[in-house]
Amino acid sequence: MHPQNPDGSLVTESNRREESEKSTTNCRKEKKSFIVLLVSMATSFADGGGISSSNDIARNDRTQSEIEAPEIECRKSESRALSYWSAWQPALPMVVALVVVTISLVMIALNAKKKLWKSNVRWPPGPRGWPVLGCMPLLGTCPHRNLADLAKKYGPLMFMKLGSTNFLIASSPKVAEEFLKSHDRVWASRHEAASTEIMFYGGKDIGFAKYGDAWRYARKVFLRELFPAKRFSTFQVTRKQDIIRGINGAIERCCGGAKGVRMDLILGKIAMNIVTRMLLNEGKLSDEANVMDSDDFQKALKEVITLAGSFYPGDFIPWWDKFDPQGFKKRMHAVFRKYDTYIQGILDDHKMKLEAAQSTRDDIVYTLLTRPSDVDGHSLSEVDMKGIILDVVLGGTDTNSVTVEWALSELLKQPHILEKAQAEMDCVVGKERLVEESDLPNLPYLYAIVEETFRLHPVAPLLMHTSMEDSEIQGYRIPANTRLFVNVYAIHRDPEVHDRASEFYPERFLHRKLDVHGNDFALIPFGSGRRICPGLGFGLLLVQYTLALLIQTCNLSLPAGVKPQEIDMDEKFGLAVSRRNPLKAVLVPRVPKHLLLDHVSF
Ligand code: HEM
Repeated sequence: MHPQNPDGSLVTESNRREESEKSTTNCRKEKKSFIVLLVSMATSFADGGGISSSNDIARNDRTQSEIEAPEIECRKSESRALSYWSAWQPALPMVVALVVVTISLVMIALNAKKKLWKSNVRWPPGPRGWPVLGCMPLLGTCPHRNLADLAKKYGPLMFMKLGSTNFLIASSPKVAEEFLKSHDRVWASRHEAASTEIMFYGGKDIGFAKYGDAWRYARKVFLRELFPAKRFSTFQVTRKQDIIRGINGAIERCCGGAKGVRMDLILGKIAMNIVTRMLLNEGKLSDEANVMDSDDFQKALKEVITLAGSFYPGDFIPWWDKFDPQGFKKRMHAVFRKYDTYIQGILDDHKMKLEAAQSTRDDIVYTLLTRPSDVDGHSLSEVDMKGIILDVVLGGTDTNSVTVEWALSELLKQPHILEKAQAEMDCVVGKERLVEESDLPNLPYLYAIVEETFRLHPVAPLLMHTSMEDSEIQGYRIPANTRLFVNVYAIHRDPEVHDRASEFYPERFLHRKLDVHGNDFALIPFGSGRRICPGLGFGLLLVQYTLALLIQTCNLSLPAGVKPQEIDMDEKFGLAVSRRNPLKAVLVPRVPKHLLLDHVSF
């Protein structure tokens, strides 16, 4: 079958060519008229006119001349447009070239300004480092102490290179305030480090997250939904039971002898049980909770705390990672796999129980698993949830038990302070009932002891931040991506900031009110600014209440033959800086037995 023309004749090759030429010419004509129309629209707008739509015209009663007028006008503006166009056409390349040159000049100027700024970067004074390692050998096993000593020589704002990374160290309240308050947003990010990538869900959990939307969202959930004031009161009764059970256990283990018990184990167990209950809401600690209580899980956590607190050279020297001579990365991977399996187990168990019981609970894991997405579509992934669970376990256990252990060490070293605290307790609460959380505001001397412990023994003596932008601090130009240590230890022990700075002297806080909420830079055990500890309220309460119950219910003393002055205060650096040698104490009840016997020991 041959194709036919509309008049029935056969389509020949010349027909086809004619047709295609016609359509090309039509197309060109259409294009031209379209361009002319566009230009005429532009010029008529430029002339202050506009194009009237056919509807506008129909709306009016029009005479023939009125109808023709816009058409004539339109033709006129068309020809005007063509004449503008032909006048401007030769100048167009010039205009384009001018725009390109202007943009390039602006960019060159901006770049030059940046380069000039960078070439004017001036670092504060600091020690000179070794090739490759930089100042890493100067940090030693207690970096906060060694950095505090170096600050005495180089000043409160010090610079040093660790490996190939630039570090600033802030060691006075004024300098710390400039970073954490005046330039709070610039310095709100965390160090990007190989160790955190491996062990903290790719740096996705709150504590190790980079500053940004994901961190903001997780932190909002943490503060508003997981740790609202209501949750504190829900677990008040079980919290008290957990502490008394722990104390009972210690008394039983001492069983009237004079050998003493290891307080780190007793306090660690108390803290872990309190946190477990908040996470899992178990009246009686169940299989799920036993997972967290198991020796393996505890060991895995201890390993995380030790590794995270160690200085891993791969975080500062890029090529170190490839060789890993100490086998750090291997250990990190191994411990991550271990606790991730536990945390996954906890989530899975909880999901199964929820499905079976079809009931609502008010523990943290339940809240995480059942919270709906936000209206803007934001929600938490399973990895986010695991990161948050780890944050609660790490943040809520060691920080608390380590601080209470330091407080007891100081009280046993200076028994007259312990006696004074017990006298206050007897006067305010007596011995006929146990101290309640509601009594805490009426125990100012106890609070002064807690503040003084935070001052001398901050569990996180180095706050670690990174700058996200260039900034100017104390007149020094500091480029983005500089790392910062705020040396809380140095600030808390600075004799220019605190009288009798190296002495444990709680009375100072009876006369001089300082708060630990990040407003007084002379005392910042929880940090300050955007990254301040979100568990501050809970942590402060746990430390105060655990210490209050211990002081009220027990006579505490040192094992036979150990003198107060023999208690060492050596530290072990880690995620929470603890005693190097665990404290041993003898616990004997000092309240009627029935008050303690209401709570079975664990
Ligand atoms: C004695 C108790 C505690 C002390 C002394 C303490 C101290 C700190 C410090 C110094 C920081 C770092 C702040 C900074 O980088 O500027 C921090 C961060 C953090 N703490 Fe605590 N903490 C305590 C208890 C808790 C508790 C009970 C929890 C949770 C239940 C918790 C969860 C966290 C989290 C998630 C972060 C990371 C925050 C972020 O990076 O945005 N802490 N804590």
